[in-house]
This record gives sequence, structure tokens and C-alpha cells, in this order.
Amino acid sequence: MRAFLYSKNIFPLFFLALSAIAVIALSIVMQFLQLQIVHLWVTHLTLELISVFVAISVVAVIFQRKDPDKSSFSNTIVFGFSCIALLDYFHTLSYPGMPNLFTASSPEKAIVFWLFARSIELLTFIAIAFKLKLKGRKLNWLLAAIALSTLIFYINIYHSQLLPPTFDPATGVTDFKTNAEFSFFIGYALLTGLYWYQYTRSHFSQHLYFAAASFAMALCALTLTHYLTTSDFALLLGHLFKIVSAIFIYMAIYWHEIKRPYQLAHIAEQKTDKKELELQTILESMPLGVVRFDQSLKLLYTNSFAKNMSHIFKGSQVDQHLSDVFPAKIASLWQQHCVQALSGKKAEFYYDYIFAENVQVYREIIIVPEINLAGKTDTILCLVIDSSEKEHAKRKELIALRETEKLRRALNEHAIVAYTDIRGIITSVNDKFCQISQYSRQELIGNSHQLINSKYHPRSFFKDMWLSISTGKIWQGEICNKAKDGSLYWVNTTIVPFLNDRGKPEQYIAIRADITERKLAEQEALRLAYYDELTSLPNRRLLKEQLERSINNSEPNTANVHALLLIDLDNFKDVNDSLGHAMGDELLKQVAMRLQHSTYANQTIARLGGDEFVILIANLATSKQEASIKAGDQAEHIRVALSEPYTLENEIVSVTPSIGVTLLDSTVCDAAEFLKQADIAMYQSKARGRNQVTFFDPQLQFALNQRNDILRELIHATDKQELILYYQPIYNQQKAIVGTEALIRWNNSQLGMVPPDQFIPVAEQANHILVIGNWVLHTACQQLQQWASDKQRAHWTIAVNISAKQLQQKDFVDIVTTALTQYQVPPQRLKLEITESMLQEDVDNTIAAMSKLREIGVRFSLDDFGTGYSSLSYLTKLPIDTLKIDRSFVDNMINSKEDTAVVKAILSLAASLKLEVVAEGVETAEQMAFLISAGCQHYQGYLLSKPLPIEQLLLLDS
Ligand SMILES: Nc1nc2c(ncn2[C@@H]2O[C@H](COP(=O)(O)O[C@H]3[C@@H](O)[C@H](n4cnc5c(=O)[nH]c(N)nc54)O[C@@H]3COP(=O)(O)O)[C@@H](O)[C@H]2O)c(=O)[nH]1
Repeated sequence: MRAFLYSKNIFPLFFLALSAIAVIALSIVMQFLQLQIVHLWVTHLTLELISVFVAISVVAVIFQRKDPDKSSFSNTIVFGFSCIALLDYFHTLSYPGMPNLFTASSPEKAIVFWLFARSIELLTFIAIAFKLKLKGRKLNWLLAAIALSTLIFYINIYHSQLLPPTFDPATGVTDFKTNAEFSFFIGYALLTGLYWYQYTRSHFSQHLYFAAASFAMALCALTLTHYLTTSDFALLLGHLFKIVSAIFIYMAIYWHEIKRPYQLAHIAEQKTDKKELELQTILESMPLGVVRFDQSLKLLYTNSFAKNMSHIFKGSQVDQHLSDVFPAKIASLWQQHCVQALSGKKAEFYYDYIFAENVQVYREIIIVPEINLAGKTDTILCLVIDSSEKEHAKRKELIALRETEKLRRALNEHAIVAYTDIRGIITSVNDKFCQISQYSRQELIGNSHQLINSKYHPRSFFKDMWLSISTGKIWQGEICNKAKDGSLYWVNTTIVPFLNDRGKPEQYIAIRADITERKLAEQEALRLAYYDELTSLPNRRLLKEQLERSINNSEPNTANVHALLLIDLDNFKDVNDSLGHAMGDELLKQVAMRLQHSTYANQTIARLGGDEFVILIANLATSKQEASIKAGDQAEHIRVALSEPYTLENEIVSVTPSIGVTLLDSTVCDAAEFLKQADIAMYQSKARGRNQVTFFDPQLQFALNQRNDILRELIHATDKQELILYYQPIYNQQKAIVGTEALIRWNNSQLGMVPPDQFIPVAEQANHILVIGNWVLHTACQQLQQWASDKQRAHWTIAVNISAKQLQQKDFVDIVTTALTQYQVPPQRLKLEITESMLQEDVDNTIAAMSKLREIGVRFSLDDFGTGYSSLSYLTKLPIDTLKIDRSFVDNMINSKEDTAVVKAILSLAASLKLEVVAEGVETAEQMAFLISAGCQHYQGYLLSKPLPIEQLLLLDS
């Protein structure tokens, strides 16, 4: 309970309430018992002096108080309680029983002072409750209180008649006095409520104490409404309540003026301590150095951060001078700015410093002047920001930026650069891009690369490119672009995607190098490598590649039969020889143009070289039968077209083509093989009399293979000494050998003994016959040289077979004479055998050459006479000595009248032209007998001897 009362701070009221109840009860008892107090003036004096002392104490306390506000209610208390103290003192002095104070002491005189004191006290309570403030100095109000009290004193002493009567010696206190007390009671009761109300709102103890004081005064007034004489016990009680009230007033003033300020000061001190702690914590945890200097630049404070700042504050002590805190190099800088701050101006500066360890630190300093209460600056606060990390990062970034800038400049100097956004819209280009594309930067930015698309590349090219870069991969490739003027240029392009934080491209940079020159060179090289210079048609290499592509791309169930046409011009050599190479070239160009007009877009025309052209008709048909019809028709169309006369300058020239056709299907996979097939077919056309279209025959292929085998080996035959010369003797009617025919034999390590009718035609086609013929000529001459010293054989002749190509050599005469001279052979011993067929071409030159040789003595035989077209007109012009009756006539002359007639006719013709006759292929005695009877002088044949190696021939003769 006690704790509750104290805790709620209502002990004073509780105490008063109990006191009131006790006093009222005691009062009733005393009233009932009519108790009287004797020697009351002593008690009264004591009690009053206590309350006067309390009032004076209140004034004293208030008087000592330092009021920040001149119009404080302190003046109210000083004035009010000074009056109360003085009037209560006058009241005490004038109380009955006290010595006379100017006039005789009396109850009335004492009551007047009392009533004035209580009235002023009530007014003072009211003024305090309503916080009425009196302006002015406290001393003035003290003097005013003294003056007022003195005035009341004077009136009450000397002019008491002016005042209403308050005591009747007969009846005691007057009604005025009782009513006045009752009024006081009401006033104090109301004040008790008011103070209590204020207490409940503010919880200020001061209000509670005033409430208690008011309550005590209310009880005092109430008690005093019941006394009649100055010796009544109620009077004593009233004064006791008054003392209680005075004590509560003192407590209120004590609480307000002494205790509370101390409490507030204590709280403020606690707050200050807390704030200081907080400030200290903040300062210590701040990521910057905080340093304070006084006016003389002595160090006052450094926070932990500053203390740990390398090389500057480390080891610094409070009271150290600034010049001892910092290294000399920066101390002056600090000092200069600290002095500025001490003059009241905020200073900011920045420096970097390299320490012995080569560590560079960067500092930003802000110095703030601290203004004291007097408005002056006697300390400065320095905020030290360690910007080393930031600065190093900035410098690194700067270096990186410079590097980037250098790279960018280098890149711009050497490359064509464009930036695009994620959609491919150009966002930035360099000058080189503008130069090569011929578009301005404004025209390019905001556009896509579609602006420079040359349409050279298929859509799939760019689709693949986007697929690559949109997944964050770097793309590289060569692109053909179109400049503003329509010209094309080539760039080697690298597109690098820049990725965002999520790894997705957000920008692309395209770096390009102009490779137009290289591309043109490549194209030119390609053209030279794959195209014929004269006609601009694809050459053999390109044809071969396309042919292989056609073969490889053939798919089942498609038109996968292709046709290959090989065209060779007949007699083109004549045009070259007669009209010159320039005209020959012009002819080839016109042929190329006609071929282009005679073919379709998807067909490839190529020039293999010389007068050879090829047409590849890919995917002609699904069956060979259909393909052969279509290819035959087109080949015939071409043959007709090429056979039309050509106009070469002013010359009208006619050439015909020999065309070989072969059909390709997927069963054969070799382009070279197809070309060979077409070649064979073309040669077949030639063989068939030229100006023909011939399809490839597989049997021809076999022959060709054989031919190729022979040729491959034959080329090395002379070097490998595989050639042997056999000799078949020629007899006269007396069966004596008059000469021999040299017949070549070839014994090859791979092919065995190859008969001459197999390898001679091959050698002729390949022009190798010149080598072989020369060997035969020299071997025969060498043999004649040997025989020249052999009496038995010195008159023998050797007949050497000469091929057409040998005879057509311009230096053929020289070749023969050289051989004769080399072996010192009498020309008469050498016979050159030619055939009728050789005389079909270049007859005049042939005869001229023969004549020259004939003039020096070399003799000529006309072989196989009767089998070809023999014109008697030129037969007479030929410088020949011998006619050889072909073996086919000799074979059949016994059984065939026609052949008998031919043999007789030849013999008769030879006789009339005075030519010798040799019958060859004499195999039977019957044939021999018939020939002798018919007048033939010379015979050659198996009946007499087969061709023999020289050793056997010599045996034969011996
Ligand atoms: N340009 C050159 N041609 C030459 C050379 N050596 C030969 N040849 C020609 O090769 C053809 C075949 O010659 P070969 O196999 O040697 O046949 C010759 C005789 O062996 C054969 N012959 C002779 N007598 C008979 C016989 O009674 N019966 C028979 N079945 N065959 C016989 O005739 C060939 C000679 O014919 P020909 O030349 O027409 O006199 C052949 O055409 C040779 O010309 C050479 O060095 N160069």
C-alpha cells in the first residue's frame, strides 16, 4: 500500500485526507468537550513563525534562481510569498498576548493581517495555477511586496476603522471573517481540483504539491470558519493546516526549483553521455579519418580510422603539433588549409603521396571550422577520405580507357567497323565503313546491313550467320557487299556479339577488312584456272569437276543419265596452216558461239584445247534409251550448225565436226573415263570419214585400252632396245636373193612379242612412228653398211617401210641422206616402201621429196599395189622403181579370175612403165609357178622364207 502510494506520488493528498479526517474528528470531540487552549500566543507564535520561515525560504529559493526568462512566474512567487511572510509576521506580532506593536495587540488586528495574508496567498495560488507571469526584476517585486505589506500594516495599525470589523470581543469572530474564511475554503477547494487536474495531465510533482497545499489551506479555512475566540482549538487546527500547506508549498517550490532542475540536469547529463558515446561510436566506425586540431594546430583527437591510415597519423599523439604529425612534404599543405579553416572558412584539398615502399596514397581532405558558443573558431575538424582505392581504380580505368581508345583508333585505322543493336540496326560506323560503302554516316545509322546487300550470297548464308551470332558465337566469313554506286566490294568479316549479364547478345560489332583486290585476283586466278582464255568457255579442269559433280550428285529415280559430246573440228589444221593462227583463233571463237547457241542454259560447254570442245548435258533422261535419242538429236543439230560456212574477215571457210557421244550413268564414276569414251567415239567418227556423230562402243574401248597399253610401253621400246629388225628375203626367178624387206619386231617384257600391225598404227597415231621409223632406217643402213663389205650380199637391197607421217616430214630427205651418209651406204641399196594411201594427202610435197631422194639414187617401192585408189595419172609422176603386188591378189589369183586379171594387169602395167614387180605373200609353189609364167621377176613369201632375224637370214643364204 505504501509502495503504491509513493509510486503514484499521491502520498501528500493521502496524508492530508487522513489528517483532515483526524482533525475533523478531533475538532468535533473538542467542540463537544468545549476544550480551550491556554497560552495560545506561544503556540500561535511558534506555528506562525514556522509558516513565516517556510514562506521566506520559498522566496529565498526563488530569489536565488537564475531565470532565463525575465517574465517568469518567479516574480509572482517572490511578490506573493514575500507579502505572505510579512503579513503573517505582522499577524503573529499583533496576536493577543503579544507585546504592543505601535498599537495594542488584538484579535481583530491579527485577523486583518491574517485575512490580507490569506487573500494574497489565494491570489498567488491562482496566479501560479494559471501561470500568470509578472515582468520585471525579482528585487523590484520584493520591494513591491514590502511596500504593499507596509501599506496594509499602516492602515491596519492606524486606520483600522477603514476596514470591516472582523472580531467582536463579546461574540468572537464576525460573520465577515467567517464568510471570508468560507470563501477561502471554496477558493482553495477549487484550486485543489485545478492543481489535481494539472497533475493528472503533466505528472509534475509541483502540481501535486500545490494541490496538497491548496487542500491543506482549504481545510485550514474550513477549520477557521468554526472558531469564535482566539483560544479555540479550531484556531490551533487551522494553523496546523496552514503549516502543512506551507510545507507542501515549500516542497512544490523545492521540487520545481531545486530537485527538478537537478533531475533534468542529470537526465541531460545522461543524454549527453549517451550522445557522446554514440558520437564516439560513429566517429570510430566511420570509414574516414576524423582529426581535430586546436588553434595552435596541436592534435586533439584522431579516430581509429585516422590512426590506421598508412604513414600519416600512425603513431601520432595528442598534443603533437601538425608539423610532427605529417611528413614534411605534406605538412605545409595541411598547415595552409588548417590556417584557412581556423579563420572560419571551410577548406578542401587533395594530394597524393608516395612512400618509401613505393606505395602511392591519395587523400581528400575537408577541414571544417568548429564554432564555439562565443561564435569563434578555436578548433577545426578534419575529415580525411582515403581515396587511394578509388583513385587507383580510376587510374586503372583511365589506363584501360586509353588502351581501349588506342585499340579503337588502331581498329578504325585498319578496319571497317560497325556496331549494330540486337535487331541488326546499325548504331555506329567508322569512317572506313562510310568510305567503302559510299554511304554517309547518317544514311547508315538506323538502317540495317540490308542497305549494302549485294544479293551475291543466298539467304541461307545470312541465316546461318544470324544463327551463329544470336547464340553468342563469333562469326567469320567473306561477304560481298554493294556500295552506293552499285559497285561490289568484298570484306573479310568478323562479327563479335557483346553479351549482357544473362549471357545474351545485346550488341554486335562487325570488324571488316577490304579484300576486294584479293578476291578479284582470286577470281582472275579462278578464271585462268578454270576458263579458256580464247573462248572464255570452261576449260578441261572445270569440265572435269562439273562432270564429277554430275556423277556424284546423281540420285536414284531421277534423270540421272548424262551425255557427253566431244567435238573435234575436221581439217582445222588446214585453216591454221593456210589462213594463219589468228584466223584459226577466230574460227574457234565462232565455233564456241555456235555451240552456245546450240545448247541450253543448264548444259556445260568446255574447250579442251586445240579444236576440241565438249558439251556436258547433265540429267538428260532417266533411261539410256531416251538419253541416246535426245543426245543424238542434239549432236546432229550441233554437227549441222558447225558445218555451216564461217566468215573469217573476208574469207569463207568451211569446217566440219567429228562428234563422239557417250552416255554417263551412276554405274561408272570416273570423269576421265567418260572423256576417254567420248574421245574414242569421236575418233570413230573420224575413222568413219569425219563429219559424223558416233556413239561410244564398248568394243572400241577394249581396243583403246590395248592401244594405250601398247603406247605406254612402246614409248620406251627404243631405249630399252626391245625393237628388232627382221628381214624377209626377196628372190628373183633364179631363186637367188636380190634383197630383203626390213620388218620390225617388238619383244616387250610386259606384252611379249607384239606384231607390227598392232603397234605400228598406235605409233602412227601417237606420232611415235617418227622415232621408230628413224630407228628402222638407221638399223637398215647399218646392216647395208655391214653387207657392203660382204661380197655375197653387197648387192642386196633393203626395203624399209615408210609411214605417211615420216614421208610428210619436211626434213625427210635430210633424215634419209644423213642416215645414208652416216653409214656410207650407196643410196641404190636402200628401197623405201610406200603405200598408195600415203599419196592421198599433200601429194605434191610427197612427190617432191621422193624425187629428191630418187635423184641421189634411193629407190621406191609402191606397196600393196592394187588395193587402193590408184590413179594412173599420178602413178606416172611418181618416182617409183617397183610395184609390189598385194598379198590378197596373190592369195586368190589361182582361184579368182578377177585377181588373176589384176595380177596380169599389174605385171603388164609395170612392164610398160619399166617398173620392177615384186609379188608378195607367195605361199605355194602353184602361185610361184603362175607368177613365173606371168612374167613376174621377184617373189617374196612364206614359200621362200618368212621374215627372219639377221642371224637366221645369213644362215639361210649360206
Ligand atoms: N612402217 C613400217 N611398217 C612396217 C614395218 N615392219 C612391218 N611393217 C608393216 O607391218 C605390217 C605387218 O608386217 P608383218 O607382220 O611383218 O607382215 C609382213 C610379212 O610377214 C607378211 N608376209 C610376207 N610373206 C607372207 C606370206 O607368204 N604369207 C603371209 N600370210 N604373210 C606374209 O606380209 C607383211 C609385209 O607386208 P608388206 O609390208 O605389205 O610387204 C605390214 O603392213 C608391214 O608393212 C616397218 O619397219 N615400218
